Amino acid sequence: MAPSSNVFNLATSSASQILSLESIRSVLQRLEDTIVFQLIERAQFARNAPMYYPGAFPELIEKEGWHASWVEWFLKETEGAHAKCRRWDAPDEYPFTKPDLLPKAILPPIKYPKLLYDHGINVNTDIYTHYRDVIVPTITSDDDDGQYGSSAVRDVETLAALSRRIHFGMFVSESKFRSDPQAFIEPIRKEDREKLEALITKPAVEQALLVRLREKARVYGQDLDKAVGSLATQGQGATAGTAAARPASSSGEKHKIDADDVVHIYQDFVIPMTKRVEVDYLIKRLDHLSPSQLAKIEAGEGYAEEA
Ligand SMILES: O=C(O)C(=O)C[C@]1(C(=O)O)C=C[C@@H](O)C=C1
Repeated sequence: MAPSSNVFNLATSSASQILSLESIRSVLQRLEDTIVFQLIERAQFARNAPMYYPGAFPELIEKEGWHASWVEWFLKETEGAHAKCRRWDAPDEYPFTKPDLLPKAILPPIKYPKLLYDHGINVNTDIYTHYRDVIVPTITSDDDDGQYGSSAVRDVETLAALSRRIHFGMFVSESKFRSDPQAFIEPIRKEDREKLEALITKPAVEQALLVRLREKARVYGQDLDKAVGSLATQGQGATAGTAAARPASSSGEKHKIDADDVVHIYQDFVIPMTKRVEVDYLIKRLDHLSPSQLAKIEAGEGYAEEA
């Protein structure tokens, strides 16, 4: 049977469908799967620290004139191909590469419904730094296995999934603003970020997410060869840092990734960054209302789209 149609289609759904908190949260939930799988993919390789040092690959300087790191070069190459397919025109996609280094789209632009104001928010520099300095060292062995191509492919995919997830915070805050705009007016006028953060924080949603995430990391990270005894790993010569060499958990099961690590990545970084993006977006929200929209909100009549 064909899967049911995806309500969250940015090009074909209406703004109200897209901005329903329920459909946004279902996308965030699906992105949990993507992120867990990508982290597992990256964790099978060693840290490969030189990939992140500017100038560590003389070939890149000689052949490509590229002085930044291997991973940043690979991001530029990948994101360049995706730019030609107009990926970065979509309101939920943000490149890590500076726009002036990316080519133009080949196809004419898609007309997206007006969902967000022109915000200019892009926190990918912070995502990249945290990924390189905290996430990669957490999920990999402190080794170098020379797998610079395979590791960079996983880095680019994991970074893109993290970025999409975190920038989705803007859809969340637009949705929350539209459903109760009056509550946001005063803290926005006072630029009270703490109050705004308190308004958008939903502890029960976060708790449920972390429980679900732990279970996903545990289940997706299972080594199912265990079911057929040790036959599958016999004679394969697992090296330090590979999934097969990851220490067994207290239950004796081997895992491709530690579920606690995945939970920490969300708890300490993904959720706080999403909230930062939500607040960054809200803080300028009133500047993008017309006088009549503002007057209606102040009169308790709610948010209305301009014709
Ligand atoms: O679902 C929401 O309401 C969100 O704002 C997203 C999110 C998250 O990052 O998952 C962030 C803040 C809330 O406390 C709950 C969850």
